[in-house]
Amino acid sequence: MFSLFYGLWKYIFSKTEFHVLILGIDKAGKTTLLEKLKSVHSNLEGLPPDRIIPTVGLNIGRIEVANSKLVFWDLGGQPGLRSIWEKYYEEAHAVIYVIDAACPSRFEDAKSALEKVLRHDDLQGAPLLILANKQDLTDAASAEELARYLDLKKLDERVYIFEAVSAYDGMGIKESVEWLVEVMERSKRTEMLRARAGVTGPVKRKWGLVSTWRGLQKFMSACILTSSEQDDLQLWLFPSPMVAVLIGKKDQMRKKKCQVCAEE
Ligand SMILES: Nc1nc2c(ncn2[C@@H]2O[C@H](COP(=O)(O)OP(=O)(O)OP(=O)(O)O)[C@@H](O)[C@H]2O)c(=O)[nH]1
Ligand SMILES: [Mg+2]
Repeated sequence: MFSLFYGLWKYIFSKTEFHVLILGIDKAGKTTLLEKLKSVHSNLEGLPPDRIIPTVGLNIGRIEVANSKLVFWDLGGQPGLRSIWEKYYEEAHAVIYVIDAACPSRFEDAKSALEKVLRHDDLQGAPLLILANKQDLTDAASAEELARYLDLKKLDERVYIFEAVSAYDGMGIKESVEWLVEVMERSKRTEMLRARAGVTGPVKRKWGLVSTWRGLQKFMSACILTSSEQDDLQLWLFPSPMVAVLIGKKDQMRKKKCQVCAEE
């Protein structure tokens, strides 16, 4: 009995975890962005910009958005450190690519590093969020100007967006993350990573499966079978939000399960 309700509780309230890589050349503002992400999306105070030093290893940040857990991997962007990026590609659900929009002299470097990222097989189909960072500075290029400048050819098949943000004042960050969650939930890349991890079934979207009566009925019919094997319990579903729990026989439960299946 306990296991049944615990299973149901876990099913409804557990969150899908996504791994998001934060890439970009050095001084683009990746770590400052990560700290801002933490303060915008959780109660945690991120590190203030004046305490952030150039990244040599890896910074990890976790936030929760709606029904999802996001784990960010922020890597160092100095030329000698970029060869490490690819070690994280295989497990990533999506990529955030940060560009210092106020520094045109480094656009070419940012562009060629991004093209290299996009060519890599291990990142096939990963949604891409390109951030034109440092919008608090008056001479920063807009998202459209940056898109025109980068003129990326390898984006045809990929879900992507350019967004103008400021890791200092938080402009555009919430919207960017919401977009990311939305596309990761639907992406083929997520399906592929889930299949590889041996997880079956669709990604839960907010109340997804259980939001309709049919979804609830399907889920509970699966529960009946599981619990009947263990606890000798029976669950009957009625066409209302109420669920009645009765003690009964296993074979009746199987019959009920078959009726549910036969309707499909
Ligand atoms: N004005 C302004 N400065 C920013 C912003 N984001 C980052 N910076 C500054 O840009 C510099 C580099 O920021 P970092 O976050 O360390 O850059 P990074 O991309 O993590 O650099 P690496 O770790 O070396 O790859 C720092 O001086 C930050 O304070 C922003 O939105 N606006
Ligand atoms: Mg950094």
